[in-house]
Amino acid sequence: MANQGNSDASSARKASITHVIFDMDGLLLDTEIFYTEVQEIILARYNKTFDWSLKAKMMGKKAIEAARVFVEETGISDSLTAEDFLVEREEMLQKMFPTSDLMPGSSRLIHHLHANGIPICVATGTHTRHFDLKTQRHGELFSLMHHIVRGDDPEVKQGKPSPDIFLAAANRFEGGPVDPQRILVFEDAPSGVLAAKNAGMSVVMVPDARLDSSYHEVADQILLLVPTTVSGGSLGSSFHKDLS
Ligand SMILES: O=P(O)(O)OC[C@H](O)CO
Ligand SMILES: [Mg+2]
Repeated sequence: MANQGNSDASSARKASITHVIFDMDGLLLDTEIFYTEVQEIILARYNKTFDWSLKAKMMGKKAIEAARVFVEETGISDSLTAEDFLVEREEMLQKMFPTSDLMPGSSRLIHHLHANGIPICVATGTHTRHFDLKTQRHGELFSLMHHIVRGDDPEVKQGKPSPDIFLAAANRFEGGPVDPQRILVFEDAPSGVLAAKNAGMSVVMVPDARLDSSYHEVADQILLLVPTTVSGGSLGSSFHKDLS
């Protein structure tokens, strides 16, 4: 997979990048912590712990797809169905989402690209109702996006790692469809990185430090968040590991 990714990246590098697509949860917004917290709470009831190997398999996916992974991988599907899991976590998530913070550096990067006339958009697996809650405090930033594709969009038949959402995003740029080789995607999730590569695009992965580094191999470049304070970090030019 790594070779395939690097080979794609080599051909992608021959074409100039002209457009950028951003993932949202865990990339622009610090929302993955909410999912982690509620999943820890639910699993504690079954005397089980939530860990990052399971998190890695869930993040970035559509809600029902991630829910199926959760109940099956933890072995609780006889007690809790994927559908009931979604109902149970919903009340907690709805209180958390309006408090969503931006990830470090995301506002600066978006404003920089927008000010320089680079067409940018969002492709998020989250559905519209949750999207509205998460972005309540960030309307100005998201207004800079040319368009936003959400997980419940009719063109998104399958969630990440299917390329559907990134291809839909490429189609909607002005003068689209844009050649995938000219698109750079920013992603935090293994499923999202795979989706972008499956769409033929180049990907910068910004992984959580707790994610196993084997998931870095598919991405064209890794940007690591280096903490600058106890609670925060900075997404800056000095924090990268080029895999090419
Ligand atoms: O990472 P996103 O923005 O595609 O969102 C996916 C889910 O909502 C959260 O993992
Ligand atoms: Mg994400």
